[in-house]
Amino acid sequence: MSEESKAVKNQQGSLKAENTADKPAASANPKTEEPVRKPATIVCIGMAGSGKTTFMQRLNSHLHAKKEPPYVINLDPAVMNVPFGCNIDIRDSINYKKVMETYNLGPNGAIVTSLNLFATKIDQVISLVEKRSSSFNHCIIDTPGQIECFVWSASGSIVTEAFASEFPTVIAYIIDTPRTASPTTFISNMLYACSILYKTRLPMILVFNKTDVKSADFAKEWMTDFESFQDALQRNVELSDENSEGSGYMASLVNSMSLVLEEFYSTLDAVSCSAYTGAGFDDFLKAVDSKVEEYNEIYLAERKKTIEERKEREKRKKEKNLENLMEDMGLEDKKGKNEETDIGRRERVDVLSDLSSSEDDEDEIEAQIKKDEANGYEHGLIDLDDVNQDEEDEETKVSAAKKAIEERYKRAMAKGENDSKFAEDVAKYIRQTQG
Ligand SMILES: Nc1nc2c(ncn2[C@@H]2O[C@H](COP(=O)(O)OP(=O)(O)OP(=O)(O)O)[C@@H](O)[C@H]2O)c(=O)[nH]1
Repeated sequence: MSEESKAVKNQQGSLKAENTADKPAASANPKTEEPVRKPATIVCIGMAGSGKTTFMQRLNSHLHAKKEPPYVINLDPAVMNVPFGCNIDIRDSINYKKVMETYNLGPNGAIVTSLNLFATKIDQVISLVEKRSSSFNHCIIDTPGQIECFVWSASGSIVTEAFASEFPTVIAYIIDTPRTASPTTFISNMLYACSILYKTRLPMILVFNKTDVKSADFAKEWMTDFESFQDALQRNVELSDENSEGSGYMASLVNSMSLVLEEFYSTLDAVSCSAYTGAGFDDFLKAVDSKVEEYNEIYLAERKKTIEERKEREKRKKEKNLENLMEDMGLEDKKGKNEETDIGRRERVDVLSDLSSSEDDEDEIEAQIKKDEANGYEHGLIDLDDVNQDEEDEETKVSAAKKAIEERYKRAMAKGENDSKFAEDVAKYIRQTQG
């Protein structure tokens, strides 16, 4: 870990100590049975250059000024300079340049791989945050500028899922307001935000940043008044020539999209702020509080349901695996096996009766037997009664063996469930989502 980062840690440690002294602890008081207050996690996501890092820096200093220092995490492995003190920095654990060299990757591949490597340790990250959770109200997380590296990678989902299952988690989608002023870029941005909302299934706040350059009033109006958006689109069409973005096909697409997105806007909070001037940050914190409530009321219940369903699915899958294992080991139901053998036997009998129908063939077989015996091979007749007796004995042995294996398998699953489940889930998830 760099000296700078150590110094920041010490500084933040003392700040936290101060903070803890004059603030009530967040954990539940067993006597009063107050609910446990958990710090809100804010994950900052946004297109490259939208101002995530500057926003994080401003939010950090804003919260420090309010004497509520946050817990800060940087998940951008490729960033050269982080202009704020971090409690956890992915760069302390993973050297992005080394990942590029070692795995012969390009910049984006290396970001995804670094995040994947980091995601394997997410349980440690969560336990570190949990340990300190009584001393802060907000945990803020910066993500890589290449939005898809985080949002659409397995590790991005693992990280957000891990936080969301422990803390009320909110997505802050940072938008570069001046670059969203045209109806088409506005709709593209909204569609991206929509896809993130459906991917993460977490409450989202739209943060119109850089309002010192351009006010976000136009965007808020477009989100609430469909006609004003249509007017803007119409103006855009009139100003544009045939081949531009405002031409026929694009205009009608954008129009339909805006209708589709109406429902989506209603689920969002939109705030305007400037990471430069610090304007709008109190509004942002209010929006976070309201989203935390929403998380507790709606998302938490849904998450619990999803977790229960997933557990049930896993249980069924395990039972199925157990059955498959038994089959693979030749310990499947005797009934099924007999049916299969019967089918096999019938077919063989048919073939034999075909053979025996011809006298020439019988002669040929006899000649073959004699020849084989002369060469030292022994032909024996199979007594079917013996076979049946053998099968019955085998059946008893098989059912005893099956029971023993089933027991052992269940015991092993129950034992291994707790210690290896997380690593197993992470590995499985990465394998599944990355094909
Ligand atoms: N005028 C103005 N500029 C801003 C504001 N916030 C950020 N910027 C500028 O926008 C540019 C990008 O800011 P960053 O914070 O690096 O953006 P980012 O989203 O973290 O960038 P990546 O992580 O590289 O994708 C920088 O030049 C910032 O100075 C703001 O509120 N107002």
